[in-house]
Amino acid sequence: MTTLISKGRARWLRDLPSRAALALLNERRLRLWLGKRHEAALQRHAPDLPDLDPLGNHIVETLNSKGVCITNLDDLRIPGAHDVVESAWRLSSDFAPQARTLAKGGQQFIIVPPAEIVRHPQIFRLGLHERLLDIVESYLGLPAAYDGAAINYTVADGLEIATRKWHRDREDRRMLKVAVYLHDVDDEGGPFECIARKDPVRNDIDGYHYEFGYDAMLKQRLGADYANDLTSCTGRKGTVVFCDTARFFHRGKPPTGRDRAAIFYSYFANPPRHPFLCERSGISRDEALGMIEGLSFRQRRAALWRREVPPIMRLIPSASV
Ligand SMILES: O=C(O)CCC(=O)C(=O)O
Ligand SMILES: [Fe+2]
Repeated sequence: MTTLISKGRARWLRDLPSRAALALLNERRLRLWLGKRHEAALQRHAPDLPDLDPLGNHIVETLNSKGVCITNLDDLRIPGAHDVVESAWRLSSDFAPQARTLAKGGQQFIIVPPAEIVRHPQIFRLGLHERLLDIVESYLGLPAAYDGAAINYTVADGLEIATRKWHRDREDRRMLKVAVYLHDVDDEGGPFECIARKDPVRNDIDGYHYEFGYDAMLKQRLGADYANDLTSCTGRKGTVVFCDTARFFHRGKPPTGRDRAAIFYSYFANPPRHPFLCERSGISRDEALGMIEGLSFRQRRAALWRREVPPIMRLIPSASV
């Protein structure tokens, strides 16, 4: 009990600078100015956006209209992607007993140790494939920043905790998570879910404040019939879900039937509005640097996005996950 309280206190203290920074960036004049600067950056970059093929266009259009688009690795035709799924699947299977012990011990958010991804850099590098960067850049309207990969492991205990509660991610105004399923995921297997309704608050006019979404709050904010726009992303192994997790409420449905393992790739604009709420994968900056050798300038720039964060913002330590 005492350990829990002191852990909570340590976390509260650690997150103090990032909470203060978010409050400052939400200050009315500053947030309106930042909003205008962002609009100008979008306009400046518009002529340089990449050309997409028909599937890329379909993904970006669906994201714009619904916030979520489900596709698969075969259609995306990314070389080496199936091998990545196989190695990530093996890692998550080996990790399963430990994940169940952690869940029993009360840990709410469980990922395969990031060191395993560092040992299998092809998992990380897949997220930097030019085809994905094209889609991300077209959707965001700005060069993409890549926040790495995490293999989320969700134990089938049915609990509504952590990312299994409805929420919006805090990194930026818009962002993309790309989930790749490592096995078939059915309705009892914790599918990723998203509500395709625009949240009327949290923007450059009203500011950015974050909280979990409960039924009454979602009804009030999104409309009493919000459940009609709920997409539950069940799918086979190799299913790929693109979702703007910053603009749309989403969650992993609490699994009851079987555990769920999926890779989550994470992207936002370079630089993002809230750099101190990024770096969620547990992979260190040095480790990321070690995994991008030989990649193109654009891919390296996406992975090394922190270099484009204004120096003063770089001083703010990242909030705990
Ligand atoms: O595990 C899930 O399905 C949800 C994960 C999530 O909310 C996120 O990565 O932002
Ligand atoms: Fe999320």
